[in-house]
Amino acid sequence: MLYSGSRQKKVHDKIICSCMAPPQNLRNDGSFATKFNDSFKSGELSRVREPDYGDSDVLIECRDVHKSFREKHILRGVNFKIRHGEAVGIIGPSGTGKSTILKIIAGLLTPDKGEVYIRGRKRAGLISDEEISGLRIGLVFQSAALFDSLTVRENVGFLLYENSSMPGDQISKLVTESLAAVGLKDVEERMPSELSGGMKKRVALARSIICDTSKKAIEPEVLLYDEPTAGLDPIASTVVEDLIRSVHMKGEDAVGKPGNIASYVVVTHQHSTIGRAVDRLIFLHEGKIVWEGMTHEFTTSTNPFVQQFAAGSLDGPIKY
Ligand SMILES: Nc1ncnc2c1ncn2[C@@H]1O[C@H](COP(=O)(O)OP(=O)(O)OP(=O)(O)O)[C@@H](O)[C@H]1O
Repeated sequence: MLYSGSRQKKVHDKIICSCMAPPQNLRNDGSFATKFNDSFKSGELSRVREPDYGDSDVLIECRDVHKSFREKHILRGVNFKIRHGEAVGIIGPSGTGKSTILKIIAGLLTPDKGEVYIRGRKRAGLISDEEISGLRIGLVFQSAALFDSLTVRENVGFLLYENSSMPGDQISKLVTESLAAVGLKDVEERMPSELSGGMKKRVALARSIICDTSKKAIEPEVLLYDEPTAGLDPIASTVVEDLIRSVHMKGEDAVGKPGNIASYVVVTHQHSTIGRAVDRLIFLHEGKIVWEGMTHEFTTSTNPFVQQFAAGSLDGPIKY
């Protein structure tokens, strides 16, 4: 999704700046994984899949989310929770509503029916309609969505230049640090058109992890990645997958600074990204969740949707 001119800036500003509520720590044992039953059938999930402990670590919840575009009913009652510390993948065939659900979570689209809760507070509408404090939500677009007319430095530091009271040289330093965290150096003065696809994705990642260090408390963030490795060669994909992990892992970024990425959600078609970058999977088909499970269950699942998808087979319940 691309925006142009001031609209582009305004929307980007809203996305990255969104949503805040105090962070909750992981459980004492450091785990967050809910046990999932591999034999769910479509429509049964919300009935059988209640965690056996509290929901105090739930950062985002989608409850019975529906969305249509004209006569096309895309999302048909999507229910899931993203907990603090989780690395979640959303997979499924093309056109099934994966990007749409990310945009709804980010507040770029409103559901026609159902609710999105951010730290337990119901989102009333689009991001611009409200201020929720305690959680930032960043969306890293499939296309990287850099501003073509701005340098890499201006792109990465965009929010801080626009919104913070930090002096320019301090922002510049943070930009350089953010770029270093994604393995880029000496690219600050380049224009996006001078970067490869993989570099653009890394710049977009740097832009999503930069934060205003002049604030007393740095809020945690949930990052939403829309196909972060699409179009990349296998090695560049591995670099991006590991970066996604590293900015989140143990609350530290790739250069060892305290990180603030509490959880992330990745929409992907790439097997390598499924295997390397996420721990839990949500399978969306025709606007409904038809399977959830841990990543290691993906290849052994007997769910026909998963089996067909994993094998890339033409035979099965998914029709093209
Ligand atoms: N703003 C919009 N207006 C009209 N139709 C839309 C809009 N956004 C998405 N759609 C339609 O909704 C459907 C789901 O789109 P979405 O991008 O969410 O799918 P997806 O699962 O992410 O697909 P892919 O894996 O191919 O990226 C598609 O048929 C798409 O054409």
